[in-house]
Amino acid sequence: MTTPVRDALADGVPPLTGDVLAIRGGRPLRGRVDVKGAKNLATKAMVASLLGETVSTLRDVPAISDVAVVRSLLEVHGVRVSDGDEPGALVFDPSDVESAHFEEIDAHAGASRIPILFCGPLLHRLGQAFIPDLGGCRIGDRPIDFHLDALRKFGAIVEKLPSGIRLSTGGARLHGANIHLPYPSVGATEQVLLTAVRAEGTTELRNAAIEPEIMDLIAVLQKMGAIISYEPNRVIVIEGVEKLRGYDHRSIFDRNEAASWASAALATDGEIFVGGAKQQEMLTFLNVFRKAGGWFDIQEDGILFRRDGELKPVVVETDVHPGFMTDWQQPLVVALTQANGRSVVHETVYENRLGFTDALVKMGADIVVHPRGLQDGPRRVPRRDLEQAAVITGPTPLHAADIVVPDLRGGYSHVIAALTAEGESRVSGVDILSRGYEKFLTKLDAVGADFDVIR
Ligand SMILES: CC(=O)N[C@H]1[C@@H](OP(=O)(O)OP(=O)(O)OC[C@H]2O[C@@H](n3ccc(=O)[nH]c3=O)[C@H](O)[C@@H]2O)O[C@H](CO)[C@@H](O)[C@@H]1O
Ligand SMILES: C=C(OP(=O)(O)O)C(=O)O
Repeated sequence: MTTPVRDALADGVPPLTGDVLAIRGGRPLRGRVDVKGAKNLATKAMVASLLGETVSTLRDVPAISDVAVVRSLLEVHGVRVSDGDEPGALVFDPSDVESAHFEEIDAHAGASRIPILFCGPLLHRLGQAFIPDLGGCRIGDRPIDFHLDALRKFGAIVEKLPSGIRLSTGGARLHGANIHLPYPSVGATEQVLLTAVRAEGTTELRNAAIEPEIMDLIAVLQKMGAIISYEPNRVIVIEGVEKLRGYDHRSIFDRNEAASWASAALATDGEIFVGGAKQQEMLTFLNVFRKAGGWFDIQEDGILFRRDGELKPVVVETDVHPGFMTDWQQPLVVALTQANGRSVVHETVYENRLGFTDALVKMGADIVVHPRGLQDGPRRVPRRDLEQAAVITGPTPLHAADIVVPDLRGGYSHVIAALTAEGESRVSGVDILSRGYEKFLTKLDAVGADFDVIR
């Protein structure tokens, strides 16, 4: 059954499991979309509320499924979650955490990556934690060894179960630690922050990730009473305190969503104003966007994106902040299929994040993936063992195809490819997009995309 778009969009209905988008492409996307709080901050700030003795308020929380998963996990642990005093605000009351029963936790297995960040807060509050198997995008192995090594250094006892992990403090308070991460992992840095703030003594974290979302989490924790200093060369020092209070915080905007819509404007030769996007957190993206033939205008309340003539090839290396973020590359690759010449995207963060290009090739793109990366040429980022490279030769007209969404950003890029292609494509598995794109169908409609939802 084909549901008329307007009906399907009432209240920004997210795509449901089994929904297929019938997309008629070949026309520019034009209009305005607004981005709210970042998926990669909001979910972590929600976990931080567990550390406080009093109520926390988080503002600009995006209505995405990862937020729903974390909300449900907090509720399982006894946190009362309610609407705040403005749209998009959520209030977290952790006063009943100690008396909660969390037998239903297994039901949350495989839903998101955030459960691993419950370890420190739960160990501080309850002396024990059970963490179900993690979900998130399947873009490589995604081990959690840095997390578990760090937790052991704080004094936690870690037991791996056939599914999930059990942790305990063995009755003692967790203590500060000296931790050097083998790689500046975002999640492991957050793990250390969320654990060290209430550990006894000082923690020194070296080779920390310094993404803007991590800085925003540090701001949240400081509001709660934590003492955290950020020093040169990726060093973060945390002086543990006994108690923390709740916070009132407005989330940093979602720069990954903003970059996705910017690439959509580039790929379809359209013009999209992204309300809520800010320049500082997107400097690296904006440089690449401009080099690829994009034009942007930074305004008070957002950024306007469009093409500036012919698209040009670029060489991009994904990296940790302040490098070009890995979550930005997939939508950009779609635009690069329309650039005049040969682009190279080196994926250095994950070992399997170019699988989405298979569908683009099916649609007519000329993309060759080198699973072990390219050896030649001077590189800004040192090669990692897990590097892959995609060589994209354009411009190639894209044609319609039936495609299945593999993951969050790969899925977004498939939708954009279908909107760039001539003819009607069928894109299935689009419910994954609800993990990170709020009101996705409503926004597609707002920029003039021609599609139907088949439910
Ligand atoms: C919810 C969230 O915030 N997700 C973001 C977070 O993911 P996430 O926090 O999972 O990403 P990490 O920065 O931890 O991962 C980076 C690399 O480190 C490796 N690694 C990580 C932990 C570990 O214990 N062992 C290990 O080997 C990973 O396999 C990967 O190759 O940062 C990524 C990198 O900016 C983004 O793509 C994700 O959107
Ligand atoms: C990889 C991503 O998310 P997660 O870490 O939640 O899977 C992403 O947002 O692109």
